Amino acid sequence: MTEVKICGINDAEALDSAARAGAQMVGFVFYPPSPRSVVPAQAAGLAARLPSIVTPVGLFVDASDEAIAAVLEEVPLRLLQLHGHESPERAAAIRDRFGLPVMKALGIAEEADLALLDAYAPVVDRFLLDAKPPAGASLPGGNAASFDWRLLAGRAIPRPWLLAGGLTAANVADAIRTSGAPGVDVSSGVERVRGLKDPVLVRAFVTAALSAA
Ligand SMILES: O=C(O)c1ccccc1N[C@@H]1O[C@H](COP(=O)(O)O)[C@@H](O)[C@H]1O
Repeated sequence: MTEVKICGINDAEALDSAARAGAQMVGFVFYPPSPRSVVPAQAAGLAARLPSIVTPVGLFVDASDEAIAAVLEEVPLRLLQLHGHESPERAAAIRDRFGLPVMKALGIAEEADLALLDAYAPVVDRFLLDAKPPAGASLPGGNAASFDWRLLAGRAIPRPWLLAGGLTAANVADAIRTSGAPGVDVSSGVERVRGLKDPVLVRAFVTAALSAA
């Protein structure tokens, strides 16, 4: 079954909608410049609502150990998404220090970008393959930008992975079929107002992704 992650959840209605529709992961953004950003107490309250089959994921961007530790004191995250410029060495250090699986986000625009997969594969548990931020974007992700999914077709990606970037309920089936992705992640594509998930769009996305394969 396709894995589905809804990222940037910051309210209970969207969280409940994601869990009820069958998303296996939800993401909390611990990156203050993002309009989806949450503080640990808020994320803890939301995570407490989740059924245990749904994995709470923490999204960090070049965060210090202290910042990650402060979140983990309050929020029972089960996967750490690294969406900045973390090197393989930094990803390995985070994984060792916190004893949690790590998902490294990589920006993909051309074939050559896939070369990084081999450098990270020994030290991460998952990949998230996203578009590179468009010129002038203020965030490293969550920009509703997509890339050419055909770059991934037929590729052996050396870890379980999620496809991200510009996905919506309308294009996710095509994205899965074209790229061969075993899972998908979405942020902007389930929002009507930037930074605020729409429960109806969340349900539509999860349903479309789960029925695509
Ligand atoms: O969502 C954010 O605000 C965000 C901020 C900083 C880094 C990553 C972020 N989101 C991730 O980006 C992908 C793609 O987003 P979109 O669907 O194209 O809007 C998303 O899946 C999140 O994991």
